[in-house]
Parts: sequence; structure tokens; C-alpha cells
Amino acid sequence: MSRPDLPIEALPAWTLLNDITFHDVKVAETEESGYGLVSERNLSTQEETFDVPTLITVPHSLVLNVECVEEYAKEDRNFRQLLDAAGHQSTRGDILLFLLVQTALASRSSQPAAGVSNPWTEYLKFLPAIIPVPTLWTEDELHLLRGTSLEAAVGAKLSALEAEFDAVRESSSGIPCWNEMLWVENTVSLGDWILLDALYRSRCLELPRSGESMVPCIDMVNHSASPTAYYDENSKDEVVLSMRPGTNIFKGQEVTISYGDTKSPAEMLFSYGFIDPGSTAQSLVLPLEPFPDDPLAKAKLVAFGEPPKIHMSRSKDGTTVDWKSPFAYLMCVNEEDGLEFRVLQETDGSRQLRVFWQDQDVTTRTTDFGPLIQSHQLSAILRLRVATVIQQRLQDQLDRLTFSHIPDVQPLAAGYGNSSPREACIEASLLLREVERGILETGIQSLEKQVSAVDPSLELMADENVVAYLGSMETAESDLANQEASNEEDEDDFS
Ligand SMILES: C[S@@+](CC[C@H](N)C(=O)[O-])C[C@H]1O[C@@H](n2cnc3c(N)ncnc32)[C@H](O)[C@@H]1O
Repeated sequence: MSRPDLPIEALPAWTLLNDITFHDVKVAETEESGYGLVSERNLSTQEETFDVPTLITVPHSLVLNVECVEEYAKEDRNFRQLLDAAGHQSTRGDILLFLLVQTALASRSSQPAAGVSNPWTEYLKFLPAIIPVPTLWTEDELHLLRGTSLEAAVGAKLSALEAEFDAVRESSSGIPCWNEMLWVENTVSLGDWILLDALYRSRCLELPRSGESMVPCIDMVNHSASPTAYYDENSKDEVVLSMRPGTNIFKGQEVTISYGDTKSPAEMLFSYGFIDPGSTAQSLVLPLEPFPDDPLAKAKLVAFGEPPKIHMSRSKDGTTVDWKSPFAYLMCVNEEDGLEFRVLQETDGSRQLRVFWQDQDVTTRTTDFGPLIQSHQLSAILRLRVATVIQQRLQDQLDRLTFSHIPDVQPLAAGYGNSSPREACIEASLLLREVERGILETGIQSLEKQVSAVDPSLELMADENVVAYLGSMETAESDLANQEASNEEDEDDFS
């Protein structure tokens, strides 16, 4: 669907009509980040002040959150049917349905069969049609992410978006007006759904009272590691953008906020389409899979209840990596260690999977196996298993990152319609690869120290149970070797 654009010069008229006030700032084209907010005069605030200047005020009625979607459904009976059939599962899902309908309305020149226009119908026309997040990258650009944590994440997201769109299509096909407008006339496609998801992800805010929301005009403010403004809700529930205390903004300078300083580079790229090295946390999240030959793998996944992951974060000085992976502990314990699954029949006939650890019901504590194994007699061995699993997973990821073939790319020259990756995608992916490689290498080194048998002072290897366990393994191995040697002798005899 082609969404008609409105020039940014028309935004002041739209804001006036909708009671949004701008004080000494305007939305304008920036050099590198699309539209942004620019100061129209020199502004400054004292360090210790509560009386900070307000730059933008947006009425509560324009805040697009789950209540706003509900209110809209009260005015529009047809949308109510669509929301009841395909919505009410998440704030994001309801807002996407609302945006889908507004986009469909905005793209129609004739009187629509369904849907009631509201301020968002027009506002959407000011928003960019090109959003640099990886779910909207081309095939060639996605190849640049091979071996990074985003490789699997972007693929999984695209599959999830396709499934979501199919579900909306399916559940609304029985409602005549939406069936005609959305599906028979093919007014919207999967591509539109992916674009709306990207718009939502890159522009939604977490407000203190209104929760997850989109706010017109505040969503025109770009990010900086040294932000000069922040958003909040005032006593009238209006959303306000205010200057930070102790800042100076010169005439013509961009006003910025922080999109958060605890997000990983992958998260920044995934949500916003850029990485700011000055404000990202040195962290990395990798998916983890149970051992393929573990007969309890399925039960462990069901009992764990969420996708297994490894979270890693590197210290500020870059020398150590901390990791967390509650599933890795569950993954590494077995029946002989005291793990048991039982299926219990409830009085209402339903069946429930229960998890037992050393005869204690720990069904509600499956993410706690780290602490749970502490009291086990072979706790050090179990921790050694876990450390080895994590180390191997990091090594596999590092190998994939190192050996995945990155095409020798030439950036897309402006104005040329070829399929080469865009320069911003190349730069962002190279930065992501560099950061993730550093975290993986440091993580592997930290784990190597833990599991290394070379340094006897190290915690795991110094544990007497581990030494005894490895000693028994060595004896078993040498018994096996002796047995094989004597078999060979036998074979020699036969020959
Ligand atoms: C909330 S919107 C801000 C307004 C946006 N620039 C526009 O043209 O509508 C967030 C998007 O702005 C861009 N952006 C914001 N801050 C940026 C930065 N520091 N560097 C690069 N792009 C940035 C990214 O494309 C991001 O997805």
C-alpha cells in the first residue's frame, strides 16, 4: 500500500489544529537522523532548578495507548468488531491494529467503507516510510548480520510478524467491511504490517502513567548519549518535553533525549536502526538449546516456560564478562542427579507437569536451578558442566561470527537503484560484529579460567569432588584404553 506523505512544513498547521504547543523549537530535517527537533533560539537552564522550560506539550487525548484504542473503538463500531476479533492480546497488538486501520484510511482517496478518521490518520502521513531497522533490511543487508546475535533474532521476528499478520487476516475475514477493505481490495499487505511494527518499535515510549504509548511530535526527537531534554507527564496528564537542568541549547542546535543507556548494541539496532557507541551497554544475549540427545529436553523446555538464553555483560574496563543463564543449570542436571518430572492428574481431569529436585517439588522454581544445585554433593561438577556448556556455546558463536562469509560490499550510492547494502547498514553491522566479538572473546577467556585444569588454584578445579570425579573418569578412560590395547593384541594374534 502506498501511504501518502505530507511535507514537514505542514506539521505546524496540524499541531495548531490539535492543541499541541511548541515553545522555541521546531521539527526540521537533520543531517544524519531524518527529522529531529531543533531549537529556534539560545536556551539555557541552571543546574539546580525545578523550573525547567517546557519545549512541547501534547494533550492527553492524543496519546496513543491501549485506553486510546478502546476509546476509538467506542466511536467506531466496525473497529470494535475488528479489535474484538483480532486484538486484546497486547498493547502493541492493539496499537498496531489501530495503526493498520488508520493507514488503510489514509491511503484511500474515496470515502472509506469502514473506519473513522481521527488526528492519527493525518499524523501518520508525516512519519518516515523508510525506517532503518533490520526487519526492513534487504536480503543483501541481512547477510551482514551473519554470526551476530541478530541473525537468529531478525529471522524469528520476521516469522512471528508473518504469523501475526496471518492471524489478523484469518480472524477478521468473517467481518464483511474489514474483509472487503483490508483483504478483498488488498488495501494492506504483510509489508505494511512489518512497517507498522517498525514504526511502533522505533517510536513508542514508556510513560509513567499512560504506559506503553506513541505520542505525536515527541516521537520526532532523536537520541543522544548527552541528551538535552526528557519527557514526562504533568498533573493534567499532558505529555511534556522539558529541558534538562544544567544544559545549554544554541539556536539551530538539535534537542535530544536518551532512548536508554542500558540497551545492548543489538537491541539498539533492532529497535531503532542505529548503534550509538557512546550509550550502549556492552552486553549480548544468545539463544541456548537443550542437548539434542537429552530425553528430558522437551519436558525441561515446557517446565522452564520461556525461551532459554544466555545473557552476557562485559565490565566497563572490558576485562571480564558476567554471564547469566538459568536454563543452563536445568539443562545440565539429569535423573541421576535428582531431577524428576511427574505428570499429575488434577481433580478436574486436567494434567499438570510437576518438576522435582531431590524429591522436593520445584515446579515454580525452574529458573532457580543455579541456587538449587548449591546444596548438591556434586555441586562443583554440576557447575563445571554448566560452565563448559556456556563456553562451548560462546565458542560456536565466535566461530560463526569469524568464519561467516560477509560479501565484499559496496555501499549503495545515493540515487542509484541497485541492491547493494546501504552505507548505514554496513557501518552498523561492522560495529555490532566488533562489539559482539569482543564480548565473546572475553567471555570465553573468563570461562576458560574457570574450567581450566591447568591452574589448580581455580575454584572449580580445586574442588575435591571435581578432582575425584575427573580422577575416576581418567581411571575409566585408562581402563578402556588398556582393554582396547588388549583387544588389539588379540586381533594381532588372530592375524
Ligand atoms: C523516535 S524517531 C525520531 C524521529 C525520526 N528521526 C524521524 O525522522 O521521524 C526514532 C528514529 O530516529 C532515528 N534516530 C534517532 N536518533 C538517532 C541517532 N542518534 N542516530 C541515528 N538515527 C537516529 C532512527 O531512525 C530512529 O529509528
